[in-house]
Amino acid sequence: MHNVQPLPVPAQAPRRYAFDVLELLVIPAFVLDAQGRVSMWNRACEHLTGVLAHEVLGTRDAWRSFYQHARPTLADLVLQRRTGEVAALYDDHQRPGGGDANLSAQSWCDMPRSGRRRYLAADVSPILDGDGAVVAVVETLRDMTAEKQAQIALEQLATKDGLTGLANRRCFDDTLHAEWQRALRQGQPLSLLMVDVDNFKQYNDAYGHVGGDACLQRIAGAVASEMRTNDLVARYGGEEFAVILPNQSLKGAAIVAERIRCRVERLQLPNLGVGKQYVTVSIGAATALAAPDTDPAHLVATADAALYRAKHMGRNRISLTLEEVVAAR
Ligand SMILES: Nc1nc2c(ncn2[C@@H]2O[C@H](COP(=O)(O)OP(=O)(O)OP(=O)(O)O)[C@@H](O)[C@H]2O)c(=O)[nH]1
Repeated sequence: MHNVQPLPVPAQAPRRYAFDVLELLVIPAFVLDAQGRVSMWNRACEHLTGVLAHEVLGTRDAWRSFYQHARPTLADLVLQRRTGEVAALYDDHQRPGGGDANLSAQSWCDMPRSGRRRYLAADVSPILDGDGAVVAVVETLRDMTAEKQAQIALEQLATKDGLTGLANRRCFDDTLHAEWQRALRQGQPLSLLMVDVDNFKQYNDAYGHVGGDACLQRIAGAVASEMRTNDLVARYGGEEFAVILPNQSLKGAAIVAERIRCRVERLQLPNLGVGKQYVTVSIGAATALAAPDTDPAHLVATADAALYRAKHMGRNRISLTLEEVVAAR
């Protein structure tokens, strides 16, 4: 009997075999070698990005297929041990398995070649040699656009008012609470406007509920058009709107309130229910300096009281709290 010697296997063979498998994968994937050069770019990745393998192989330009401006891919971050930057570059990230080796992250990508905007989930795993040194990293990609869009639509449903498209009451409550905390941290004033449509019952009686709804939509648009980026306008309920004005003094709040009042008046929506009048709004304004162990309910009550005064004084006017409110403990 003679000894049967196994055929010598070239050192590169297992990796070559793994690359062949990745090539055939229906999941988009690419591999960077230890120097950060693209050493595999599969068909599915070509299909996703519109960039062909021969255009990127051997280059350090994988990022160009996914982004308009220079930045590392997730594979680059892992290879260059810059994973601390992942939070700044991606919307979300996780470490599957909890260890340091694998990294997953998700973000919107405006892919230059295909011109498509896709929400991509990237998963990166390093390939180690026998000594534990990284010889390559594999990045696989999942197109999560449909799931992300569904999530955004759900979130919008949860925070938007169906009729006007403004923030809903729940969103208002959450935002007011968050702004209250911020005002407390920064020692800045927080202003609130309560905006109520005048004689709206008569409007509904004259134009019907559908006509009333259309009127509310026009008013919502008018109020929203007066807002700055950090302001929030919400439908507080029925024919009442609430406006949160962060870092705004009572004087500034009064200016915004008067602008809103004029803007609605200028819509010149006739209210046949009230003689020859146009639709108008009354506005109550209040400003608070947040204090520890307080909540913003006092600010809402103060703005509401000011609104009541504006109605009482004849409507189509603004009313301010007489002095800035320091919330009681
Ligand atoms: N069309 C429509 N009407 C609504 C909606 N929500 C509340 N309303 C109506 O708004 C009217 C509010 O009436 P009131 O609270 O008496 O107030 P008002 O007539 O505006 O009187 P003042 O506020 O005192 O000027 C009621 O007739 C409600 O039915 C809505 O979503 N759509």
